[in-house]
Amino acid sequence: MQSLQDIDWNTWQGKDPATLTFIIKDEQILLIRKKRGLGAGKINGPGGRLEPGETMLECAIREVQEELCITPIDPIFCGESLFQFTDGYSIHVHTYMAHDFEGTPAETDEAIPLWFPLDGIPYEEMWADDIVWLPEMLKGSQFKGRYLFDGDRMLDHHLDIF
Ligand SMILES: Nc1[nH]c(=O)nc2c1ncn2[C@H]1C[C@H](O)[C@@H](COP(=O)(O)OP(=O)(O)OP(=O)(O)O)O1
Repeated sequence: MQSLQDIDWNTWQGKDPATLTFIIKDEQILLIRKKRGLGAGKINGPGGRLEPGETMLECAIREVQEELCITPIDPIFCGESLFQFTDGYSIHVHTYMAHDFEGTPAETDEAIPLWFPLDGIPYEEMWADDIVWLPEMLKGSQFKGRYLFDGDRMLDHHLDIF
């Protein structure tokens, strides 16, 4: 498996459905330093895997509550990212954006909250795909991306924007 063409995307299903949620307020974006799980040590949005019986939106809200002790208000769906790893793992991430929240962001066992200016997003400390799609999301585009990873090295990618 070396490129996206080695994968049958018509039948592809991610092993884990998951969410990512970005809160954007006053020209700043709320990110986390992830303390454990997939991507530990990296900076990312808060998020995680879908639990049985919940909708994607419920997952998006719950993960922000669990990781940062705040509740995002009216998250809207922005796009999806399909990640295939060469070891066979795969994850289908549904991304949301909110412009407000209730509570005060706090560090938890899972994450440290970090605010960045929108023109100072630390892509070098994030997953390699983020610089592909996050700028499109910030411009207001909906997106669907496909990515092939070997560990945390991105081997191939393709992004459609709408
Ligand atoms: N290439 C990638 N780019 C990206 O931006 N986010 C990614 C990514 N690969 C995975 N993620 C994110 C999506 C999702 O929010 C998170 C999934 O991993 P997690 O370990 O955080 O899941 P959980 O919070 O359910 O963890 P556990 O409780 O340990 O199962 O990682």
